[in-house]
Amino acid sequence: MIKEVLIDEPKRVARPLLIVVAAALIDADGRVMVQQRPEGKSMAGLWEFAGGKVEVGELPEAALVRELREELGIETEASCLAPAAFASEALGDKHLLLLLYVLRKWSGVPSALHASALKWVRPVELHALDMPPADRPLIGLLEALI
Ligand SMILES: Nc1nc2c([nH]c(=O)n2[C@@H]2O[C@H](COP(=O)(O)OP(=O)(O)OP(=O)(O)O)[C@@H](O)[C@H]2O)c(=O)[nH]1
Repeated sequence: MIKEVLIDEPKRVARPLLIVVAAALIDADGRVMVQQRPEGKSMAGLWEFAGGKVEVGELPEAALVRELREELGIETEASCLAPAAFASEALGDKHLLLLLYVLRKWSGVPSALHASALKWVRPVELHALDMPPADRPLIGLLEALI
């Protein structure tokens, strides 16, 4: 019975959940923007989607609008963020829930305000990039959407 399965389930999340929101910016040519994690941070040098942690009391989309302003200097609205895919992955002593949105409409020109570099790539080229483990399963999902 479902009730028994729930009660006996020993694999409840034992680690704190880390909820991270990220955006795949898509340009008019269908290219995707990724940014490179800077030296001094965990996973330095890896390519990831712009975004960051959802703060306590913050809505995910509001967190992402804030992160995109802070990291890229662009403005967008929650209504422009299309939910695309998610990843669920252990990350150190936490469990990462990474919510990926697709974004096609923003104002301003993205700049690497926090990252060491930005680049625009074809979705298929993402497979060849060094990305965090949580991002790998998102690549195929993104390819299907763009
Ligand atoms: N923004 C972003 N974060 C990702 C991706 N994939 C992934 O595993 N992460 C992880 O999710 C967390 C994002 O939080 P963050 O950007 O605020 O954290 P950080 O490590 O850069 O900075 P911090 O020093 O403020 O903790 C990081 O642990 C990062 O490694 C991704 O595609 N985009």
